Amino acid sequence: MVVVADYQTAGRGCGTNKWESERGKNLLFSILIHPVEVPVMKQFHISMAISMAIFDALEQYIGDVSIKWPNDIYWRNGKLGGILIENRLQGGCIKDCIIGIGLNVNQEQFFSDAPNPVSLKQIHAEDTDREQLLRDILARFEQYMTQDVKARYLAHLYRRKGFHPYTDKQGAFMAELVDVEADGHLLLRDDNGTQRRYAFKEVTFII
Ligand SMILES: O=C(O)CCCC[C@@H]1SC[C@@H]2NC(=O)N[C@@H]21
Repeated sequence: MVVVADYQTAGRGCGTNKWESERGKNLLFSILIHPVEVPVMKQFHISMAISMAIFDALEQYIGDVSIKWPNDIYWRNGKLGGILIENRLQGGCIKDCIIGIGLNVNQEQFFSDAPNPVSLKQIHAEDTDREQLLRDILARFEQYMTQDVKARYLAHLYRRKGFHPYTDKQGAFMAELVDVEADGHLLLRDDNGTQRRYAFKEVTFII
């Protein structure tokens, strides 16, 4: 099931964040799936599949798109979209999974305190057909759910190559991206050669 909203009065982002979206301008949708075939320990597959579906769909319009671990869609250093995934587990399976997606499509100005929003319209100066984009993402998502998508996902990660600044509870450091594990942990290698492993929210990209 897919639920699409033209406007949200209480759009939610990750954690306690709100999701800003001007009426009738963007893509706001949630997909309900019952991925009982995806083992809980490999649940990040769902995130990789939807991220790659969005990546491919956007790349038809613009270049320089990347996926910022774990759930953001970036254009250069700006946030073009966000993904919020909520799972309900039962008996070692993912019984229900709601994937909420917000993509900045035709909005030209942003007013919230989000640090770095950007829209397709701001990038390529044209309005994009939101229905077409949605259809495209859904078709690709269905395909990616049945494929091993990890190599592609890694190849298109934001900051895939080189050392970049991050911060964790111990402070700021420079690191390079090593891998993303099946359950979603991020592996970084710092400039001392030490490998660091993070769950969601345990590390922040300094941008
Ligand atoms: O913080 C993020 O990056 C995730 C944003 C997710 C926004 C989408 S819009 C559709 C669905 N409904 C919501 O309230 N949030 C998600």
